[in-house]
Amino acid sequence: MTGFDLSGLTASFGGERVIGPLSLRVQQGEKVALVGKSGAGKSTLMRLIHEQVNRDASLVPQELGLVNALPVFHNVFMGQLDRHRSWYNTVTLVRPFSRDRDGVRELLKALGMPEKLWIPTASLSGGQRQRVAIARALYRNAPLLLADEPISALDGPMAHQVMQLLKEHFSTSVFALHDVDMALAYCNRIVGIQDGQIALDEPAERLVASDIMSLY
Ligand SMILES: Nc1ncnc2c1ncn2[C@@H]1O[C@H](COP(=O)(O)OP(=O)(O)OP(=O)(O)O)[C@@H](O)[C@H]1O
Repeated sequence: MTGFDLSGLTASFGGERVIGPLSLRVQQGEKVALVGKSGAGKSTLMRLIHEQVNRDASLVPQELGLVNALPVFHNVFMGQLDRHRSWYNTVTLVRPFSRDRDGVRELLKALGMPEKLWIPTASLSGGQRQRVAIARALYRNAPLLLADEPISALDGPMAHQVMQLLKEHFSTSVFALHDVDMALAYCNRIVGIQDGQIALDEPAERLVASDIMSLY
């Protein structure tokens, strides 16, 4: 499965509805940007989608979900943890296989940090940590990417490099993005979230930044 067709999506916290009910259909090949002001419900919607598609998705959560005590290699390798038998994962913890070392190093090279392969994740900067979570999603290599603010800690050139990499790597993607210009540049469909509902759903080519700013 590379796209999805979900309906009846709802989420509440403390009895207060924060999402839906809403439906979202994403077809193979679409690159969707979820946009909207802080607290609109983008991350919650992303979590609901992930719950439904789970193993078919490469996920970059906003809070990254890295294990600080482990080196970068092992955090990236976790993208494929459920694809191997437990003996393989146990051996990898102590002495990684060369093909996995090479695969992870290549991804880190594409993300501009190959020298960090064996560095403890705790000692990285915010932008480097974000790139480790991106490398983990790339290493998982699932047919669908779900990425919640994947470039929020990156400088301009690196943000473009990462968006280009993700665009080339995953044919179908859903991003939550605060940067409206990046959404228009790298996505072909813009879905605006307002108070937990879809308030805008248009092809990116039909929109300019000011159309989206009305959501804010
Ligand atoms: N664990 C939680 N407990 C209680 N309320 C929550 C929780 N997670 C989210 N919310 C609430 O749900 C609403 C939507 O939050 P969500 O994080 O999905 O928004 P968002 O659009 O992703 O925001 P941001 O752009 O700041 O990441 C907000 O009102 C938020 O306070």
